[in-house]
Amino acid sequence: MSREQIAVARARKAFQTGRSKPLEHRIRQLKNLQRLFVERQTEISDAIKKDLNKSEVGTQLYETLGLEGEITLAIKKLKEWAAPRPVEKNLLTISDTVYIRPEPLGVVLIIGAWNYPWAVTIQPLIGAIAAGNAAVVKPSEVCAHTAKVMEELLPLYIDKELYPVVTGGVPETQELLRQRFDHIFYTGNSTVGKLIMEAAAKHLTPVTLELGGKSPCYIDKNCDISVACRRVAWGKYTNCGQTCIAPDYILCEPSIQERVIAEVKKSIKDFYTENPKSCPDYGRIINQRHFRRIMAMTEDSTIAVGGDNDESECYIAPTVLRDVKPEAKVMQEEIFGPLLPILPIGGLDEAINFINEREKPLALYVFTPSDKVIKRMIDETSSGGVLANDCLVHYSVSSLPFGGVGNSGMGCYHGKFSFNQLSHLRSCLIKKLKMEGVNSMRYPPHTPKKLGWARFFILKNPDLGWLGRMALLTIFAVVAAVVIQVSPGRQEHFSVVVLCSCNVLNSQVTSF
Ligand SMILES: NC(=O)c1ccc[n+]([C@@H]2O[C@H](COP(=O)([O-])OP(=O)(O)OC[C@H]3O[C@@H](n4cnc5c(N)ncnc54)[C@H](O)[C@@H]3O)[C@@H](O)[C@H]2O)c1
Ligand SMILES: CCCCCCCC=O
Repeated sequence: MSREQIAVARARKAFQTGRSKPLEHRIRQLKNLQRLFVERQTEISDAIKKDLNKSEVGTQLYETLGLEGEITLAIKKLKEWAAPRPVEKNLLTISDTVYIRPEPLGVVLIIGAWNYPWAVTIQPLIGAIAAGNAAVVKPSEVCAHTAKVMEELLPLYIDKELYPVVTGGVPETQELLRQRFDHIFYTGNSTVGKLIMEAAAKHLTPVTLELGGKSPCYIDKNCDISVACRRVAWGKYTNCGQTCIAPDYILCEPSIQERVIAEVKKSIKDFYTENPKSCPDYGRIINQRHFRRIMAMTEDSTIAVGGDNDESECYIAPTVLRDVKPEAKVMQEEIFGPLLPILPIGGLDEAINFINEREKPLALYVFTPSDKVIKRMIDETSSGGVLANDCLVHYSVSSLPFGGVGNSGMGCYHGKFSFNQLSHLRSCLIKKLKMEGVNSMRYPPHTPKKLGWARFFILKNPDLGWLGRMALLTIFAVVAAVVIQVSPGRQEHFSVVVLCSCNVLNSQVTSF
């Protein structure tokens, strides 16, 4: 058996013991994971410094703080999330117990990406643990130092059979993908996303695909350009542009292009000094392959700001490109680097058309003081998330589902959405063996009269107030009395009337 097969088989066996399911177990594991981030911050930061030149503060701010927040939330809310969820009933099921029961899926495969290697690998793991699953964790090999630290540290804190770490590159991931999982949670580029989905299809395994793409940013000429550019510069140059939701390019009217360039330039200097290369808050491109890929994108565009680079250090300065054409190299794929192209366009209508002619983005940004412009941008486009007058911060809101749409991904997570995404929401209906007369309307022989009753029970769902319910109840009581007098022995009719009465009394969302 391969190392990958062994890890999956062990995780499956551990899951089958049932020990991942009790809430006390889940909470204990989450608390242990939280302890890891308190006790091992130095090892985590040192490794990320080597991989991406992130500072220790930057690592906490953009990676582990969010994870600690998600763990705290999951611990606090787990009982509520995992509890059976009563649902509204129709007239036919009014006397039944009807609810949704969140259940673990089984063994989840988590494949992480390298750009925020802890955030995008451990955040799904938090959801997997909270939902009561086992999970095989595959960190990105591209962040070699971090993958090693994750492989060393996780088994010291959480159940190593239920949540094993498997390191390795493409062959190891492919070997993992040949195994049977109950869910695959992948973060990375869309090309590999398609391979993941193909492999998952062989076992009919559901997938969450957290992908990327080009996230547009429209700047309205009437907005405070200085503030807008400061926020865009932060969103773009954080982690050297290697952020899935970084504003990929700017769309703005030609009349404000020069001001946008000047203001972004000013923010670059404010954030990273005159010499970003020696600034501890400015990162590096992950490797030389990506360095060359990004630099090649500048070839047919005009550099307005930055452009300095050093391949030996994987350094590319924060860069702005002016008067970029839609056909330019930089516009053909997600940049995932510190280049900020500006595309002059004729205004909001053109911006909306430009966005809609392309793949649905992971994030969409609009900077404007006008509620009308914001509303139009939201109404007339589609994207995983949309932000007005800021960048990136939606990622930190646990009550918002984070994920893409179309080419930018499928499924979503964060907070309760992670729990739901990695749970099976099982439909439960518990009926008593009484009231059989009511069921006669669905049993053969089928008659138009029975159909009439069925139509009433299924289609009528009156939303009455308390007074309305009492009034209707009185009517049903009178009808019941008449029915019993006129046709004694017609149990079918009587049951229908009784059921109607029950429904009238309970016609609100029913309790569990
Ligand atoms: N939506 C999100 O939350 C999110 C977060 C981070 C990154 N991203 C996106 O991820 C992309 C960057 O990541 P990446 O793809 O360069 O990361 P990557 O190269 O680390 O690949 C991601 C994972 O896929 C595996 N992999 C790579 N090639 C494979 C193959 N042929 N078969 C099977 N597995 C394979 C890797 O081992 C790795 O674990 C960007 O597009 C970015 O926007 C999205
Ligand atoms: C506010 C920080 C955003 C971090 C986004 C990380 C996930 C995508 O690359």
